[in-house]
Order: sequence, then structure tokens, then C-alpha cells
Amino acid sequence: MSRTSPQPAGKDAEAAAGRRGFSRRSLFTAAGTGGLGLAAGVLAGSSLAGAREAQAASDAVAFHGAHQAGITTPAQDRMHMAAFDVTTTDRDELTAMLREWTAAIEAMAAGREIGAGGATAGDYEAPPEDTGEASDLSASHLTVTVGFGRTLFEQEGRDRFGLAARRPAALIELPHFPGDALEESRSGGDIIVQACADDPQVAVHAVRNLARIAFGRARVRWSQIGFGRTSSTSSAQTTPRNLFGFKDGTANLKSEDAEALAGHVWVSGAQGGEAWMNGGSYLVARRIRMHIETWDRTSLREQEAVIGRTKREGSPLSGGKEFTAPDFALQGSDGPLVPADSHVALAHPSRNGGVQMLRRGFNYTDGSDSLGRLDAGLFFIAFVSDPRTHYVPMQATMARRDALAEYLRHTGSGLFAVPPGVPEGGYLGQGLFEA
Ligand SMILES: C=CC1=C(C)c2cc3[nH]c(cc4nc(cc5[nH]c(cc1n2)c(C)c5CCC(=O)O)C(CCC(=O)O)=C4C)c(C)c3C=C
Ligand SMILES: [Fe+2]
Repeated sequence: MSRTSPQPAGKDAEAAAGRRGFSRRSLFTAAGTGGLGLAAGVLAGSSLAGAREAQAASDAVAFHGAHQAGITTPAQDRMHMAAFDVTTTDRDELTAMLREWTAAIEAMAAGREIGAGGATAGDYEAPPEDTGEASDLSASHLTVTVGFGRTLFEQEGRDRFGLAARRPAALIELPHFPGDALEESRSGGDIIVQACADDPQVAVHAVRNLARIAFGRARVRWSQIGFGRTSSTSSAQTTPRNLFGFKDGTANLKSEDAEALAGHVWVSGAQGGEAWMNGGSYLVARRIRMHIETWDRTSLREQEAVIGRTKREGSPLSGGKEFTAPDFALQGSDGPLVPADSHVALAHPSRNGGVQMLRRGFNYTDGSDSLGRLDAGLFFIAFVSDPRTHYVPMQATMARRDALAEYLRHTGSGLFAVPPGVPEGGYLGQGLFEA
């Protein structure tokens, strides 16, 4: 459909630029220097445009690859995670949506507006293809990671999309753990979307636009915004702190450790299972409310004993510096220097059959409750090669024995199969639907 309303000068030129896929930031900057007509001219040829394009590209994370971005990508500062329930019963509509999502994610990750018309250069009588609130922002290291929940494959005995036989055995229903206070409205979902960026508006824009594209085929079941990373996933990053004030992520798996990632994060043919998951991973999400006010009335001695590390440096209580390995055998006058029921003692690989996980969680705050207590905590995210061996046993032990458990309440939960990365011309989950 062609435009029927009067257009501002230069609009056609802008539309042409849009169809080439303009970078959000370069268009904004150029427009700011003297109107859209000039913007088109600048885009067409000046070195300024080239510089801006380069700048936008410099904080873009590659979308295509063997694995999806947003797993080993250095953890960004902000997150918006959304779980979707699929509302269509038509498999072709579902795959069409995944194709449209793939194109949209590819554009947003590169710092471009979605679609040929973007936010302003499309059909004047139709809703824009991009909502526009990120139009003057750079890519901000946006990554969007997509996974599939158990209910996509089978729900209440129904094989909804002819996928039941393709559900990986590792995509289990997580068991109930002691102390769980899970809320249905914060748990589960057919599809998960994890959008991470260094600018909150870019992450929120990504989820909002995917929800808009999904209209009539899927709807948001729950979503969570996280505002501060609680882990480092690269040895180049400093260790951040969680809302209890402790360094979190010290002993995390790092993206530089390819061997550990191969063993503990990526699904491989060697494990057997569904071939469409090779190169993928499993995302465990737990919304863990932290009893902030109780913690804040707890002595520093007790806080450190609960974690098993010092608050200032994050060093193990057995001595050394932040990255010194804890010595669980070293005794003090009252028993082990790192208490046996401390979080670190119970989570350490030596106590869990050698398993490790890639933690990628975020702090969250959702205001205060009716008693004036902060509704805040850790939105725990971990990527593992098999949740049956790499998450369930550890969580079961912690729920029963971890001194930290007294200060926590798990209120949301989800487990999702994250397929491998998308090759050029492919779409998210293609191997599941087309093999
Ligand atoms: C089941 C897995 C885990 C949950 C759930 C979990 C929740 C949780 N953790 C902290 C704070 C810290 N965790 C730390 C280390 C740590 N935690 C887990 C696993 C879970 N944590 C692991 C595997 C590890 C690493 C253990 C090791 O190898 O030494 C630390 C210490 C610093 C660090 O290494 O990251 C802190 C602090 C909170 C507050 C929390 C729930 C809200
Ligand atoms: Fe932990």
C-alpha cells in the first residue's frame, strides 16, 4: 500500500535509506545536523555517516554463529527476559513467527530498525514495523537468546505441533524443591526470550517488538527486568556484586575456557539425545527473592559464614585472594574455616560430582510489598549442558542444607531448551521444525 498522506521533504530518500537497513544511530545523528533531506545526503556518502556506522557496529554483537549469542557473550548490564505462551495451533504460523523474530533480532542486534520501513519510513497508514524508542540508540551489545519450554512439545498430553517425539529427554519438568514458593504466573512458558544489553531501553525495545510481532500467535506469560549483572562470563570482566553486597561470579565458568564450556554448557552429539540441540544449551531461570531486611540486620561475621567468602574481597574464608581456591579441609577453632553449610561449600564442583554451570543472572527490584519490604533479589540464570546432572542435584542439596536458603524464597522457575546458533539465511529453531 502506498502512502496517501502528505510526506515531509526528503521522506522518500529516508525510506530508501530505510530499505537498505539504516543504522539507528547514524540516521538520528545525521537528522539532528539539519533535517531529513540532509540526513539522506549524509547517509548517502559522507565520511561522518561512515564513522557513525562504524561506531554503531563497534558495540554490536554478531547474531549468526555456531551458538546463540547471549550465553558466553560478556554479560551485559541489563536484562529483559520474557516467557511466551503460543496461542496459535497452526505449526506454520509458529514457524512463520520464528522466521520474523529471527529477522527482527538480526536487525536489532546490528543496531538497525526492524523491517524495510523501520520506525518512520514505512506505509503511513500502517503501524510502523519498529516501535522507535531505540531509534537514537546504538546496538548496546544487544543479544537476544531464544529457547523452548517443555509445554511447546506437549501440554496436558496433547502433541500441539507434532513435536512431542522430538522433545529432548533433558527438558524435564523441574522437581519441587524444599522451600519453593513458586507462583504460576511467574513460571513456565512455551518460549523464552532473554534480551540483554548495556542500555535498558534497548533490551526492553527488543522484547516489546518481539511481543508485537507475535501478536495473534503468542503472548507474553511473564517477564522480568534485571538491572545489574551478577556474574562475569569473561575473565576480562570485573566481578560484580549481588544485592547482599557480595561479589558474585568469581568462580563462574568463563567464555575463554572452551574445554569447560564443551563439557558443561554446550550440548554435543557425544551425549546422545536430539541432534537438533547439538551446539545448544539449557537455560535454567529462577526468580529468587532475597530477604533484604533480614540480611541487613545480620552481623558481618554471619553474612560471611553464610556465603563462605569475605564481603570486601570475595576471598574464601580459608584465606588468600578472590581467585584463590577454597580449602574446605582447613580447620579453625570451631570447625572448617569455610563452614560446611556455607553456600560456596555446597555449590563447589568438588561437592557436586565435578559439575559446573555458566551463571548469567541479574539483580532485580520490583518495588516494595504491602509491608514495605523490598521485592528484590536475584534473577538466577544458568546455562548447562544437562539440567538433570548440572542443576537439579545441586539445587536439591542447597534447598536442604545451604545456610543461605534461610534468606531466600524461590518465586519463579523455568527450564528451556536453547537451540544452537542460526546460520545465514536460517531461522531460530529451524533444526527442530525441519529435520
Ligand atoms: C543451584 C545453583 C545456584 C543458585 C540457585 C544460587 C543462588 C545464589 N547464589 C548467591 C550468591 C553467591 N553464589 C556464589 C557462588 C556460586 N553459586 C552457585 C550456584 C548457585 N547459586 C555456584 C555453582 C557457585 C560457585 C561455587 C564455586 O565453584 O566456588 C557466590 C560466591 C562467588 C562466586 O563464585 O560467584 C555468591 C556470593 C545468591 C545471593 C543466590 C540467590 C539469591
Ligand atoms: Fe550462588
